[in-house]
Amino acid sequence: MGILEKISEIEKEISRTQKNKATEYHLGLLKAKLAKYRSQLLEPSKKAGEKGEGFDVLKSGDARVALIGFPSVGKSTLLSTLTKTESEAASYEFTTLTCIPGVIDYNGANIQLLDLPGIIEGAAQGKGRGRQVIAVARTADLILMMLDATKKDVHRHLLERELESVGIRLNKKKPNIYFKVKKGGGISFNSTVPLTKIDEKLVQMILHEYKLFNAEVLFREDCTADELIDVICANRVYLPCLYVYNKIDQISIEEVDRIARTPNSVVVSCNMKLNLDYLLETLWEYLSLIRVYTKKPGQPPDFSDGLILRKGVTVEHVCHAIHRSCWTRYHKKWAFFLKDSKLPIY
Ligand SMILES: Nc1nc2c(ncn2[C@@H]2O[C@H](COP(=O)(O)OP(=O)(O)OP(=O)(O)O)[C@@H](O)[C@H]2O)c(=O)[nH]1
Ligand SMILES: [K+]
Ligand SMILES: [Mg+2]
Repeated sequence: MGILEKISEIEKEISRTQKNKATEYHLGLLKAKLAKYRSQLLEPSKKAGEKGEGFDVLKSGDARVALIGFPSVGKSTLLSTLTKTESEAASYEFTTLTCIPGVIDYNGANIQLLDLPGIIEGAAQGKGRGRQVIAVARTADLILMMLDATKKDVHRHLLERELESVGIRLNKKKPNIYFKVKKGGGISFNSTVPLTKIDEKLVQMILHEYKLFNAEVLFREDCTADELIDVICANRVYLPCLYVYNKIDQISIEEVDRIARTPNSVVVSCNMKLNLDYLLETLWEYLSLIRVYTKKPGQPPDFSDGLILRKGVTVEHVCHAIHRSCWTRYHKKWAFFLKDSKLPIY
């Protein structure tokens, strides 16, 4: 039996199995098996042509944003609107076939925006250029999931499932589980909080499924079996995702209002250039970028130039950024502060 068949067998069994206390272990085990086969399926194949030309775009600028969406939702139109790069837009599907980078210049930051081919159901299994697109998505700091506001939300759910199935977790934080494989000593299992969704026996079963017999596991929050599997698999990425509903020029005001109120969503019209300023503002916020200004002792801060950094930066990050970009332009004795908070970072 091929891996795809095995996966579909397990999926069928999971959907057949009623979810209750008695089936908890059985389901946990099935999920672990499923995750294992899925990662086997996605292991880079050695076959030529799999990598795909036109996708090896170098990371540049302060952050990378990937445009993910079904064909013809307006991804290329957005790239051509927000950046100086032109990406062909047309009414037929799969107009874009490669990764096309553009640069958004915002708040003094250079944000790399990547236009990508449309993806459809089955992308993770390699339909269209799905695999290459997903590989690029994994390298992004933010996913812009573009959706056609005139269509129902099925597209959104399909894409979420595609990304989920390849280990991309959207708008979720990494489960707080300490996990370490050991050479011996069996499995040591502990938790700092009461666990309501998993117990020691299920943890053991899942670890055994991965042929792990010596490991240290410490739950620091009330996680599920799926979250434990994510931690074991280690290849998961946790990315912020902003849902961009395009073509609002085609729907009623009431509908625009309803969509705009859903979490993590921005409504726009690329063709009519509606709400694009707000999109940029939100994008900046989701990337957690801040501008840090430099200041010499006894002198006012220099607002003409700044460093672009992530929120939560430490002095080390700042030194690193300076070192990379403009060490020589600064004195060794400098002071930093954030314009917004007026707080010194050190
Ligand atoms: N009504 C309307 N049409 C739009 C808007 N933005 C883009 N379009 C149209 O949607 C069609 C598809 O646009 P593209 O930018 O090629 O879409 P894409 O997502 O890049 O498509 P693929 O590269 O094929 O995946 C074009 O005919 C655009 O003119 C919009 O805001 N409103
Ligand atoms: K198109
Ligand atoms: Mg396109």
